[in-house]
Amino acid sequence: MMLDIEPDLSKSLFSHIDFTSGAVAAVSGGSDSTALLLLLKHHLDRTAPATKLLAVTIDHGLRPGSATEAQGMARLCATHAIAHRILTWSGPKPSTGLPAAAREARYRLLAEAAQAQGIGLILTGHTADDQAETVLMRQVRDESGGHADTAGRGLAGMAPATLYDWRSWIVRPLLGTRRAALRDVLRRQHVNWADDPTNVDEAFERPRLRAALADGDGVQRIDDALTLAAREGNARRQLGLATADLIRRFATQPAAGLIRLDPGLLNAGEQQATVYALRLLLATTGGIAFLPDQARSEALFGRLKAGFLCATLSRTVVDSRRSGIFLRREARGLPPAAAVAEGTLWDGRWRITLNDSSGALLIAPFGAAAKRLPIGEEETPPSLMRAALAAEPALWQAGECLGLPGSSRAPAVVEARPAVAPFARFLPSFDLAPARAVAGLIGAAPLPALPFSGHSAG
Ligand SMILES: Nc1ncnc2c1ncn2[C@@H]1O[C@H](COP(=O)(O)OP(=O)(O)OP(=O)(O)O)[C@@H](O)[C@H]1O
Repeated sequence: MMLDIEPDLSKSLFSHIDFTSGAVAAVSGGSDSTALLLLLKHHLDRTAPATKLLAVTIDHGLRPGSATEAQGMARLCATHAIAHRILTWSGPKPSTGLPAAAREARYRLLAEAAQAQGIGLILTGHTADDQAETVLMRQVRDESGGHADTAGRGLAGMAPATLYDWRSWIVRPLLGTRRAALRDVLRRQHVNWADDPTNVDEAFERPRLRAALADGDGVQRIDDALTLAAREGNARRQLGLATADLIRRFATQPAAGLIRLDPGLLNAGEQQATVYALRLLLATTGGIAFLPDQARSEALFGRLKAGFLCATLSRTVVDSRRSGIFLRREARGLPPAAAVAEGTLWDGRWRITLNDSSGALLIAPFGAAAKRLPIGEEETPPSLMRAALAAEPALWQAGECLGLPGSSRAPAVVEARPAVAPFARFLPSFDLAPARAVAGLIGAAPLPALPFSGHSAG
């Protein structure tokens, strides 16, 4: 079925995106993602008809009728000759935090579907309305003192692209397009869409805000929120560039699990960038997805400037002494010994891949075994190197320590790559520069290139 869509609209939405490896379109059946899919199909048919396009609907199984809605999407796709899959969330459903768990499952299933087809790109239908709502909700939370640390970060809203699991790009081409315009496109094509009842249930914050924005000065508030998001997005990119520069100039990794900061860092740049660098490196060293609290990080920065110290924040021991400022994972709360399993994010810090499943290998911290390892003649204090190594993962077989994955005695079937903990799951494109700097520092896998033409490798 041919669509009668203004070529300029789909061109402006998609022509900057690199579709070489194909695309998964995440389609819920609502108006936004239905419009996304049809506009995208139109664009690809005209510009690159051989592109692999797969529409995927996740059936969360949370509402009666969700399976029927997914079937409706399947029929629409069949009409337009678009490959479509329905994936069901079958895992256990938590009793609290259900929306977050559903979202986590949704992205996991979408990324698995993409990867199974060799596709590195997932497109979602988030619109300018979603963006404005996100920014306004965060603003309310900031003002009520909930998340002081989102200043300059959270108000940027959703990024145009987010790297999921360090491997699949989630791209949001409709972030600058109003929902009403998309619905007009669908109406002109006589295409129906499903309305999710939770979107109008005013027991929830977002539907309440949506209703409030529908009248009076709503249009102005949305425009203002979008302007704010654009400005904050730029500010965050600039902060990221300055932070990446500091990390490259002042941070090294003298030994496994040990980061050294040259004390020159403390007086090198704007305090905001230095504190952001500290927060990223603390979260990375501690293996924590969330950055440490802004106020506590600023206090740590102040104390570091004032003199030597040993403190713990974000599961990271910060040891400032004459020979430098050293960061290492604290010894408490390390994962217990466990069988090596494919895809584990060990302690939030190491991504484990396994090409064999004999089950005979265990992964556990070096612990006391670190004491027996020879430490070379280095400038770095040996006690610090041993303490850092004790918290690193080692492979064990029949009670014997085989060393770090990748070392000469360890079996080659197991691979471990350091992960940049705060960005291991979601890396918004705003933060590419600092993520790349930290990845380079700790030897994480290189980032895949941004899927936008005219951009080089991330
Ligand atoms: N059940 C689903 N199946 C496939 N894609 C979906 C599904 N639900 C949402 N999406 C995708 O996510 C986009 C945003 O949907 P929605 O606003 O409902 O999700 P959200 O939870 O607010 O977003 P986020 O996933 O960023 O938290 C949709 O346009 C669509 O691309």
